[in-house]
Amino acid sequence: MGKNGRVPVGIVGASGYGGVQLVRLLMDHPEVELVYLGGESSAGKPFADLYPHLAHAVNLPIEAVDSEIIAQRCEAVFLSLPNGLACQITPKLIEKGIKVLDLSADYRFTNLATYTTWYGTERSDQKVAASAVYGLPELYRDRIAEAQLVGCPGCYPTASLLALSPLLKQGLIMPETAIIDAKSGTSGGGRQAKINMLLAEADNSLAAYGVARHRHTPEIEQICSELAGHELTVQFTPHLIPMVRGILATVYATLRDPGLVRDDMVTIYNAFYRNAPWVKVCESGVYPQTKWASGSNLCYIGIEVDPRTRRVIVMSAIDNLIKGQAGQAIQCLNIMMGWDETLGLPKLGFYP
Ligand SMILES: NC(=O)C1=CN([C@@H]2O[C@H](COP(=O)(O)OP(=O)(O)OC[C@H]3O[C@@H](n4cnc5c(N)ncnc54)[C@H](OP(=O)(O)O)[C@@H]3O)[C@@H](O)[C@H]2O)C=CC1
Ligand SMILES: CC(=O)N[C@@H](CCC(=O)OP(=O)(O)O)C(=O)O
Repeated sequence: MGKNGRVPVGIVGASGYGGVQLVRLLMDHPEVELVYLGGESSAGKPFADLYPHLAHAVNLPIEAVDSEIIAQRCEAVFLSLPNGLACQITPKLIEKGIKVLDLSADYRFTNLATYTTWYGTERSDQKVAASAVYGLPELYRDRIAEAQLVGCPGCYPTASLLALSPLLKQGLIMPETAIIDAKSGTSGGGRQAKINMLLAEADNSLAAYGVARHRHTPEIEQICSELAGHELTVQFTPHLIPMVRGILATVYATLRDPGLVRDDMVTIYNAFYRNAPWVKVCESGVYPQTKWASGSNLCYIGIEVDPRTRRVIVMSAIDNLIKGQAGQAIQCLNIMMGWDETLGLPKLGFYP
């Protein structure tokens, strides 16, 4: 236990977009004390040198990553690192009894061969990876509550799976017809210099990327297959859109029952998410906007049915940095610690 009976936690990768969201949210979390920030190129600097507007609230240095120090100081740690790094320190942290929440893709896959195919890294931590739970609370709350290691979902999978889950779990669609068309703001690419993220490149333009080969495809397929009860392929196309925060995933699939109308679907979604405080199903005929979710941990879902094509169309809007990343990881920590799932998380976005 830390000061005032609070749980001491750390963040590795504190200088990045995920890291700084975690810092911001955890500083206000009533059960947590932030005691450790780790990084690589930023190590040795005060956190406030990187984010001067938070100097009044955060008085911690960024330190070089050392699993011994993390284990001495922390009960739980968030790893917000590029893919392929968390798997290098997580086994040591797990061995020392620390709760680990990994925001990268390293612990999202039940089959590490799939990870290696899509991410190109060979892994030797099969045993630890097998103990990881996929951190989507709306589907796996009970498993997360028992977990020591949580592999938090990618931002696109979060938006896509929250849209698709009721349809697949209740067998309402022909699963192989599912198509996901998703758009993300540029913060989804992290806080690194990349040519396609320059204002001059990304502004006033909209383009698909990773078509038919984005690495979130196998992650979405893994969970969809589990929900459908058999192996499934899903068509997923991401787009980069000239805004900073937010994802809108629009999902199309053919309904099995041509008699289902929009109001039926809204009733079904409301029932499915009745115990999910972070999912808001829009009223019939209302379609969500990314700016509604911006700054909050909410996922807004809107539903339409086209009787001509027999397709259901589900729109899911999140803030990629909150429900798609840092907020969802804190939601998982809350569940792992037995706290209220909503603790320390923003219920209201920035808009208007
Ligand atoms: N951005 C998003 O919308 C989402 C991202 N994710 C995933 O979350 C993870 C973090 O993403 P994001 O915050 O965008 O990334 P950023 O690029 O913004 O930040 C990466 C962080 O990793 C640190 N880092 C890099 N290499 C090392 C190293 N060898 N040792 C220690 N620290 C290191 C950097 O620290 P330093 O500056 O000190 O070098 C930096 O703090 C990624 O795996 C990403 O895929 C998941 C969901 C959504
Ligand atoms: C706009 C943009 O570049 N988005 C990122 C998604 C980031 C993310 O959530 O990916 P992981 O957590 O799986 O790394 C991308 O398409 O790679």
